[in-house]
Amino acid sequence: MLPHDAAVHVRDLRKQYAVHEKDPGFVGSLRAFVHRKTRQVEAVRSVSFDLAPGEVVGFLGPNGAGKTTTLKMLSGLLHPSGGEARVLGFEPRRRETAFLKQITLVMGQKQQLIWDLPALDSFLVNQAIYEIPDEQYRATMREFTEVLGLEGILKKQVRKLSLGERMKCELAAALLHRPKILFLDEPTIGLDVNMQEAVREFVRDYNQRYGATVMLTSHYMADVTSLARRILVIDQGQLVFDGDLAQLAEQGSGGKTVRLQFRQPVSGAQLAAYGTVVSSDGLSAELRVPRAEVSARAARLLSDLDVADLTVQDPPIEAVMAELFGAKAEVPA
Ligand SMILES: Nc1ncnc2c1ncn2[C@@H]1O[C@H](COP(=O)(O)OP(=O)(O)OP(=O)(O)O)[C@@H](O)[C@H]1O
Repeated sequence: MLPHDAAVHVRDLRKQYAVHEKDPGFVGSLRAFVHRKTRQVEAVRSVSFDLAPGEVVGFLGPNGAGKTTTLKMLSGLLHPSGGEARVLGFEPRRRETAFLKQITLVMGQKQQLIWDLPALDSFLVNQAIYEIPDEQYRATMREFTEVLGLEGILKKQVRKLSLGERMKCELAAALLHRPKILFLDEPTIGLDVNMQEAVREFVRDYNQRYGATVMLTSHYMADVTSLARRILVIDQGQLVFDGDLAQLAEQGSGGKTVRLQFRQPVSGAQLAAYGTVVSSDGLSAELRVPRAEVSARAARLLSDLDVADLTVQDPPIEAVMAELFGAKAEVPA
């Protein structure tokens, strides 16, 4: 992809934070006052990728990997320490009006709605800020109200909304100007399963309707697997994977999962000859089998045992991430 064809073009992007360090206590404060100790944190080191217009990309990595820092640089909230970032041809750090009108950054942990007023008032503020024509505003509101089920909550004080209701309003407010690029940082954090699905459905619908490019971080793998085909993985500030979900699953050494149903009960001990037994209850079982051995072992299982059903699956993406990053991944089930 040529740089000017890309919706997002990133080359050798870097960000260092200067962190002031101080020993604990009063003496530590005094010492820091006289002699300031500064350490450089390399939050993003030489990251490069391109996103095509309309692409939905999952951006994964363990805590502190550099995801939020990257998204903030792409939205123009942080100045890079080096390298190049172009979003729709704009340099984000300049925060030109034409750029800001075409992007949005949604951070699940932060809110932009005015706490003491109904969400509708915040929407009107955004209409004014983004100079959205009345007709477009009304059409977008009609559409978002329907897709997100906003009926009945728009006139309530934001402080009185549930977390899920508020998040729906946050999304509507952030997308009211119909941005072409969506940077979504943990948009479903803390939401219950139904509400997570509602948010996913909204993002999917918006992407299809407007051909928007979406870059999404989430600790809920279901967000990523249901929305994105391409995955970028960042670890300690460096991009360690860029490819599709299936390829990411290949990175794990855990092999494939073979699920079996039997017509006659089969013991776990019998199954151990065919792979690592993950679970077994007589009539059904789950085995972990090395990738290269899958066809041969499946053939043996089918010929040796009375198998009613056999399926082969990649391990869940949570398992791959946990294997790649260990405890750092902190991926909830
Ligand atoms: N304002 C800051 N000043 C100093 N260091 C920072 C600052 N913001 C982030 N960092 C550090 O930069 C690194 C990357 O942080 P970042 O927030 O980008 O990670 P992340 O991948 O979004 O993590 P998480 O999944 O936990 O939100 C971390 O080591 C973090 O401690």
